[in-house]
Amino acid sequence: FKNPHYATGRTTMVHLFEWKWDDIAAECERFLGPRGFGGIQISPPNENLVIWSRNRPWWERYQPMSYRLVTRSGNEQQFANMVRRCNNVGVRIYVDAIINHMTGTWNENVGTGGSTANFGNWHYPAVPYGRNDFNWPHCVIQGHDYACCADRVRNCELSGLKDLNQRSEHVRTMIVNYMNRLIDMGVAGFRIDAAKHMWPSDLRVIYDRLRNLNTAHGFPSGARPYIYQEVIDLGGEAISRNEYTPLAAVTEFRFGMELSRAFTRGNQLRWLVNWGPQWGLLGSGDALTFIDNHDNQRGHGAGGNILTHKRPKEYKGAIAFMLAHPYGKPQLMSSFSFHDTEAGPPMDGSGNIISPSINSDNTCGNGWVCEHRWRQIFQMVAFRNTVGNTAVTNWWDNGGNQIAFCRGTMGFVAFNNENWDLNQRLQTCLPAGTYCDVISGEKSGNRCTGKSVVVGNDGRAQIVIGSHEYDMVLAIHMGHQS
Ligand SMILES: O=C(NCCCOc1c(-c2ccc(O)c(O)c2)oc2cc(O)cc(O)c2c1=O)[C@@H]1CCCN1C(=O)/C=C/c1ccc(O)c(O)c1
Ligand SMILES: [Ca+2]
Repeated sequence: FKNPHYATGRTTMVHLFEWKWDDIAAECERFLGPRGFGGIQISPPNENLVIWSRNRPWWERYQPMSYRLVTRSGNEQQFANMVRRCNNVGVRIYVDAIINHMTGTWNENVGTGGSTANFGNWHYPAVPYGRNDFNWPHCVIQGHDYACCADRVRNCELSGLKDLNQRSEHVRTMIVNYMNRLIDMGVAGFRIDAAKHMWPSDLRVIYDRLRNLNTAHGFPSGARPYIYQEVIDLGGEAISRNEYTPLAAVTEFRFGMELSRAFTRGNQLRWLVNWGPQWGLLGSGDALTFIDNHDNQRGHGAGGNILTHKRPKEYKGAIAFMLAHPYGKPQLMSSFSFHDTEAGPPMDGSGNIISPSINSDNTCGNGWVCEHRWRQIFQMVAFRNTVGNTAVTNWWDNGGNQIAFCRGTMGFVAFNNENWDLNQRLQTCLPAGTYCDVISGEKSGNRCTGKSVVVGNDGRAQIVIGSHEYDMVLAIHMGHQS
């Protein structure tokens, strides 16, 4: 369950948060496929509560009404079309699976995708679930439970959401049927939302009942789904992510917290020389890594002040390091703009999601940030694809906030987060030749639109990153020789 089954030579997934299925299919064909992205995490495709009273908050999609594939992102036919079109261009689909709970209790202005429910009676006829399918006696997780009481964190309600009993055979059957239907439609795996709130022993039973990936969508026979479990564990809680790593991969929240700190002015990049498990991070093969995600980019999630698109230079620096360093399996966040941390995606007067527009410079409009379309980010996806599993060698630093390293003989990257210029002759480990810096530009024809770097026969080159430049990174690799 720890292998994403990316198409050959691909390494990185992007979370297209709140995108519609038709728009994702188009983005696979026009951008993500050609640019070598490995996969997409999509928003929960199952029917959710429609919370008009809170003006359609983003978290309404984390309140399931049923496992019917009907949401604002599209219907079952559009979902199947998206999976087929993305797989056809080598881009995998990973589903955000909400299997810990159903909705909260609402009496004010709420709606659904067509199904009914009686929250007070724990009755969800569209699944169907009844009172016996939920944990009892009824209890709600309190703040101190996270530190003291692992059983309450699993068996009580998270934020008042009806807590399913995954020990029940009926509940297991409903969940497994839902996930197997998606596997048959060609998805490559799942994010397990709120995994910390479910017993590892129950999750193991559910995972083992999942079918192999569908070979008709290009997966090898016997391929098991890629499963990454959302376990927010920054230490100090009764529950440890180590309870979940024997089962499948785990979201490594410390990764984004530590890199955000390292790339925020005033800290020292040189400490990253031993980045990885020596920093208390999970083993590389167990870790789904990211800088920010849909929850903590809004501030109230785990990890304190996480870098986001709102601090572009530092964010791109941290993202570039994530993609340049071999540790973990990285995921990029792709967001919509927001001021209100509760706000859902851009929508029209009747609540339909507005599609991202694509500008002439290939950026997005209509309120969509599309971080994945920023040149400094998608070019580093190509860097990661090119350098493969080569090792970090020839680490150099200035004893402070300037670092550089090679990836085998395939790539070289340098960072300058000092407030003075980097201007050094450094070992790039690359064969002699002239390379385009993929951060400040790209190769067009036989010239570089940004910096070009001349590597001598000794592998060394003059590396210059001014402290006032637009970006703090320089990267060259074998995929980009001019
Ligand atoms: O103040 C809120 N929630 C209480 C604090 C955050 O707690 C939640 C956590 C949570 C937070 C930190 C933890 O250490 C932890 O174990 C769990 O996970 C969720 C997962 C869901 O599928 C649906 C939810 O409503 C939540 C949730 O409320 C607002 C209003 C309701 C939704 N929500 C939210 O803030 C929604 C947050 C949310 C939603 C989806 C997610 O995947 C997620 O990670 C967080
Ligand atoms: Ca639970």
